[in-house]
Amino acid sequence: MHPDCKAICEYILSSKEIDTVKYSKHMRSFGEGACHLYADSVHASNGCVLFIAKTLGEKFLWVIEKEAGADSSEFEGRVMTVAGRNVRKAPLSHANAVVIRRWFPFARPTAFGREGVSIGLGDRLGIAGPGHLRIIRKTKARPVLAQQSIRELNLTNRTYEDVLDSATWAVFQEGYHLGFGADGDHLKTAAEVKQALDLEFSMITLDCSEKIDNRVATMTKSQIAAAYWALPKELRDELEPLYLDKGFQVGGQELFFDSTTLREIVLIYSKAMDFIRHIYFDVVKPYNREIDFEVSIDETMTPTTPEAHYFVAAELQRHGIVASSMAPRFCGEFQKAIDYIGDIAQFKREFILHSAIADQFGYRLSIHSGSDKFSVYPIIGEITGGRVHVKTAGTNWLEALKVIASKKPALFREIYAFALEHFAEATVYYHVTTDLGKAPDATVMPDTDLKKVLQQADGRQVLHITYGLVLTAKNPDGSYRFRDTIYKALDVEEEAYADTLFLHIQKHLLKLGMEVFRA
Ligand SMILES: O=C(O)[C@@H](O)[C@@H](O)[C@H](O)C(=O)CO
Repeated sequence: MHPDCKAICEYILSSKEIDTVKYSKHMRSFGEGACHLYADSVHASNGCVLFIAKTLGEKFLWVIEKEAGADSSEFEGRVMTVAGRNVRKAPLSHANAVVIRRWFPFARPTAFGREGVSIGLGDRLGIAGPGHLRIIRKTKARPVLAQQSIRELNLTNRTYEDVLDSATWAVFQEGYHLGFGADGDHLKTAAEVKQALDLEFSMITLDCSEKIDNRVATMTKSQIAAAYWALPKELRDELEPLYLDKGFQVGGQELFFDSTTLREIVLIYSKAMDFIRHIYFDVVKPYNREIDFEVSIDETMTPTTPEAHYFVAAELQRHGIVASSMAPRFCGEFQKAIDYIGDIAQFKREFILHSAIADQFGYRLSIHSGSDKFSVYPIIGEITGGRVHVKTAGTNWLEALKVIASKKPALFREIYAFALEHFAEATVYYHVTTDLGKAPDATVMPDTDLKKVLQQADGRQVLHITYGLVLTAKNPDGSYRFRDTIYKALDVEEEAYADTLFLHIQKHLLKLGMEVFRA
């Protein structure tokens, strides 16, 4: 064992009240500085003391069998002896994360329900957790740390096991005991939903986009009428007495369903409603535990009208489906990595109505592609009164690149050149209106200006949506072209990365109107 690690173990063994051991810094170095203890990671369970330390550049979980009869053999890893005690040096592996979740309930995902502010912090690299938690714990927001869509998993070659394990290690390292969520984001099939729930994910975001029939937008009135009459008679007979020529009061306004409105909505959403019912009753309910069920109708070609939102909400309620949140598509554009595009006054007018519908039916609105939408955050915070879920993802990838731009400029230049070259391939997955002609030319910039690429909308989007191509690019010999170097650089700069995330997510929360506590 490295003498510095021995020094940490001896120090931990000599501390009487480990729960009160507090340091001003997140990492504390020992001996010659080859070993660093994550100060908030010290925990006790089953007669053992556990903590995370970085030894010669690599993080391990250390498990000291402190009390008589203590047994750490559930963990995989090599056993050594310090001061007559068994000490296990355990890798941060999936098997060990499973044991941590068994020993420590706070390391398991938890559902957040229909109240309060929660924030999705989709972490494409799996190393943003500590920075996210350091700001989250200073607010009343609850973090959905493990949040990835199947699209993101496929683009980064990651698994849900890995996504959840990263969150587990982050809460353990940071000593965050207030609960985190795990969101199987944008799931489109029963098999995907089961995959996430089998791993004890606490939230399902059911993406109904493939069941929403947008053809109506391009049909004539008579085509719409013909398509409507072709629907099963039982369906029409069921819905018409409920909605046809009826008005519903929401937020001081009336939503009226004349025949045109009802026909269009039924044609657009009836398959989606069947799909939601199937997934909820046949897949989600049988797990018989608290699960946040989010209905996502946002990835469509046209904004969700208030009438359509009301119809979906009323149908969910009629069928006994309890959604914790719903993501309509709002007017304007929520493109990745940049601020809101659109008429802010119109957004506010319509958002008031969407929010009133959500309030009336008891769920929270969910704001997708919520990263960096600073101009509408104050409206979202004010109108929802702090009952909202906001999803961010990928903005932490850009913060990672910001760190790389300042610490490893040559690497940043290579990544940016690659991203520009492969940008078109990435637009298959994401809708953006990037103008490559406006993206900054890094070749003429001094190193000290490279961060400006990340301050310009087109440059941000180029780097944002190409994350999968960058992270999976290979050299001719089969090794990763950037992936390992990116992880290495961010590992060395982990405190700088945590600091930049702290500030960036703090900005999001402040714009939402949240209080950030000082202590
Ligand atoms: O990129 C993805 O696939 C996801 O992160 C998003 O679509 C996600 O639902 C989101 O909106 C996060 O901002």
